[in-house]
Amino acid sequence: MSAVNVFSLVGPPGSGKTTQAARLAAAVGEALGSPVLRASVPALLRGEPDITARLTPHQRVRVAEAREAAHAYADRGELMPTELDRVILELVCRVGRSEPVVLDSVPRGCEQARLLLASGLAHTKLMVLHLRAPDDPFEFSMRRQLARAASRGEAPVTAQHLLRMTRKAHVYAEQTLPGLADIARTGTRLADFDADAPVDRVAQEIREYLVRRGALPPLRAVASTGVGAARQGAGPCS
Ligand SMILES: Nc1ncnc2c1ncn2[C@@H]1O[C@H](COP(=O)(O)OP(=O)(O)O)[C@@H](O)[C@H]1O
Repeated sequence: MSAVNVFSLVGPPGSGKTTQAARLAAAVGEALGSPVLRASVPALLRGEPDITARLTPHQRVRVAEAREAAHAYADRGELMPTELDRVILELVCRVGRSEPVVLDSVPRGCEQARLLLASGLAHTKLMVLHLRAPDDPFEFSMRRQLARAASRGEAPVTAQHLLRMTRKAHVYAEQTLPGLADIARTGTRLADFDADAPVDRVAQEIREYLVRRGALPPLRAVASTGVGAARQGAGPCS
């Protein structure tokens, strides 16, 4: 399979990546009549069976070696070790030859963007779908993360939790956006979607975009709404 079949959702923490990844995996699976692998660094770390089953023995060892440090980074809301992104990208390069893949939060920073571009996926098989904050990405991310904590019964949040949310929101502004700017400059397919639109609308706009770009077959009886394609301002990776 040489057409686009790797879809990566990126955006600020709380922007709806996990929500949309589930929708997109279902839509892609239905449209292409194929099971879809959902992959992310946290899922790799959790040892999700779908992912673990596809790892080589050597990749399992590398994940195990990175696990302790990764948990400490995640607790602080910092980017996890790049080694885990390497494993994910190796996996996707191999699996993506035959199966559709939905990636969650790849790339999250400049180093990850460089790895992604070096992987060879970018010009052939990949589409990056960016859930863009409508206004200030930091404020938007904090609002959404706090709402998510409340919906999980975690309110009031602890100081440590609040610090983690804050760091994650900073990582997006300071590392993810510059990484995306680097990716956009290479001509990789990258589109922005309004993360503040209702969940169904975001899902529909993503699907319509993928149909327009030929990554999915035409939908039946779906109203055309267009895609917000404005790029969020971001400087390059330094
Ligand atoms: N379009 C949306 N509008 C309003 N709330 C949303 C939307 N998408 C997701 N959410 C909610 O925002 C929170 C974060 O969503 P999630 O998918 O976990 O984000 P991410 O994976 O980007 O961190 C969840 O409580 C989710 O239900």
